[in-house]
Order: sequence, then structure tokens, then C-alpha cells
Amino acid sequence: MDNSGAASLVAGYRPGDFLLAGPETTVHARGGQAVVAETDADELAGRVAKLLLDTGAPLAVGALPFLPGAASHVVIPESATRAGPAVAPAGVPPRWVPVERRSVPSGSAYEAAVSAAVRTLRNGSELRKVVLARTLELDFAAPVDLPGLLPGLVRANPRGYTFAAELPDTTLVGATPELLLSRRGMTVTANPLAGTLPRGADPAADRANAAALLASAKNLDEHRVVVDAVVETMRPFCTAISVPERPELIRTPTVWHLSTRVTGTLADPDVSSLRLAAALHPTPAICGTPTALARDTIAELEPFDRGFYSGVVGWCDASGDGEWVVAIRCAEVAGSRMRLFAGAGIMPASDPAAELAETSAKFGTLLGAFGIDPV
Ligand SMILES: C=C(O[C@H]1C=CC=C(C(=O)O)[C@@H]1O)C(=O)O
Repeated sequence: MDNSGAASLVAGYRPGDFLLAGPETTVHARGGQAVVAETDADELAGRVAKLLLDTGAPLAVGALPFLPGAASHVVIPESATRAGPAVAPAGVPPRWVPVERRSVPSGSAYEAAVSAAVRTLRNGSELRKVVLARTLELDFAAPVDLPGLLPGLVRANPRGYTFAAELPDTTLVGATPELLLSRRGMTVTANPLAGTLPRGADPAADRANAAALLASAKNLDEHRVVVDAVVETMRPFCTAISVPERPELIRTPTVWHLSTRVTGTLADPDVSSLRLAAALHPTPAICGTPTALARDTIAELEPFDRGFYSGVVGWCDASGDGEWVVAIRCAEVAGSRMRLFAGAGIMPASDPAAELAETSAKFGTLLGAFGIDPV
């Protein structure tokens, strides 16, 4: 595998390629010798490992959908290149103007869904947390120019993971701040995020929002639920695990998040990053707790199919090392259409208007980088 610069990998992206450009590694892949669509975690990881061995391909790339029964899309590419941390090639930021925009559900319908979830959460149900999302559909006069768009997304999200993954009917493109799991040798790292406030309009307001987030009982509870679930899932795979006592703050261009970096030492070197990612998915950061009840609540309250939004995107090499990120702050792109997704963790103390504002701020990740006016 050659190690050319990360900027040239981003610049070299063409429609149909895979790209994941993050703070440590940039991966670009092209073509497909085989596609693995298994839904079972063991079968998926086993089949990918065997194909990597049989073909001699340096790595597998792809995505897992939100729903457990839906087909995965993990590809053994024709060629793949890995480089260091994401670097954005120089360029002029794009400025796109949609000819049509539709919020699905409408803002008021989203608030009504949040209110319904809050009632359930407060009324003695076993549900402790549910993540409710909404979409923003944009139509453009011409096909979306993905190669023209990715450098701006990398530039606007220097600490995030910018990705483009080719799927059966669409391309999933985004800049997520959340690492689901990485494996380097025997070291595994997960970085759950949950608990959010928008960035402030000026430095003083921004600092105040950051301080308010660190002190918010609702957000700390929402975060704790995710960290506990991630640690519980990782524990059987690890001989040792280290969990910071308190979350720290991280920022994206549009929001502050609570973040906890969990590290572990793997018990069995044959357990690949893909196997671990499939075990962790879906965390309560994008589904809720308990998982099955949260999933049912989402099916009842969200009027669209999530597809690969809130799924997983990443890569895995023949040794099992790899990096898998949570597919959020993203959009499906097909021809001249783009469908953006944003969700928020709903807790008993949630305020519907604040959750709506939070999802608007999350849409801002893509809208801002593409020069599209905010919602
Ligand atoms: C579900 C999303 O964000 C998740 C990740 C970080 C913080 C979140 C929150 O505070 O609600 C969400 O759990 C999304 O961006 O669509």
C-alpha cells in the first residue's frame, strides 16, 4: 500500500470511491472485487476476514446500516491507499443554492414526536433514552458535485472524520465527530459522544454554552447512558479497560459535545475492528436504551427510513486493525438530491424546542461546509 499524502487522497476522490479522512488516518479505496452484505456480526467479520486473505486486498471498506436486519455494504476494493491525518487540499469554498428544501418531518411535527417520547420516558416506561432524528431534503438544479464538495467538508471539520461511502442507491457523505471504535494491534479505542449544546454566536456566549453543557444534569445523564453501554459491550472483549471518570468537551464548527475516550486491551487478537464495531452498534448515542425498545419507539415516531444514517462507516485491514465511525452529520446524495439527517438524544428532562434547535445546529455541519444557507 503506498503512503501518498492525505491531501492528494482527498483531491483524488471520484464518484463511486470510498473515502474516510480522520485525525489519524486517511483511507481512499476504488472499485469492488466483492461486496459482503451479511447482517450477523460474526458472519460479516468472518467473511470479510476470509476475503481479505483470499484476495490479498490491503483492506475492506464500507458501511453498516442502522437496522440490524438490513444488509451491510462492506466492499473488498480493487485498490486502496492509506495515509496519515486528514489534510484538505486548497480550494475555493463552494456556494450552493438549493431550488427546493423540505423538512421531513416539519419542525412542529418533530417537536410533537419529542413530546410524545418525553411522555413515555416520564410515565414509568422501561425506556430511558431515545434518539429521534429528522431530515432535510434539498433539490439542486444540477447533479451534486461530490469531488468538488469533499475538500470543503474536510477543511471545515479539521478534528472530524469526513467520509464518502458508495451504497447501493446513494452515496453517504458526511463529517462525523464520533469514533465508534478503532483497533491498532491489541489497543482498542471508543469515543462515545452524547450531550450537546449549540456553539455560541460570540466568544463569551460560546464559553457560556460550553460551561452550561458541562454542568447540565440532563446532558450528563444522557452521556452516562452511552458510556455505560459502550463499556459493557467492550468489557468481554478486553483484558483491561480504562474509562475517564468525567466527560470532557469537544467542539465541532456548530455544536459542543460531551465526550469520553474509552481505551481497552484486546483479549483475542483474532477479533477484528469490524467485529467489535458490529458488536457496539447501535450505541445509545444514536438509538437509545434499552436498544430494542428505543428502536421500536423510533419506528413509531420517525416518518422515514434511516437507511445508513446512524449506521457505521469505516475500514478494516487483514490484521484486523481499522477504524469505524458513527454515520452522523451526513447526507444521502443521489443525482441532484441531497437528504440530510440529524438526531438528538431525548431524555425525560428534554425540551422539544431545544431538541429541534439542536438538530438544526447539527444540519449546520453540512450546510455550512457547502455554503448553503442554514435552516
Ligand atoms: C444522533 C446524532 O448525534 C448523536 C451524537 C452526539 C450527540 C448527540 C446528542 O447529544 O443528542 C447524539 O447522541 C446526530 O448528529 O444525528
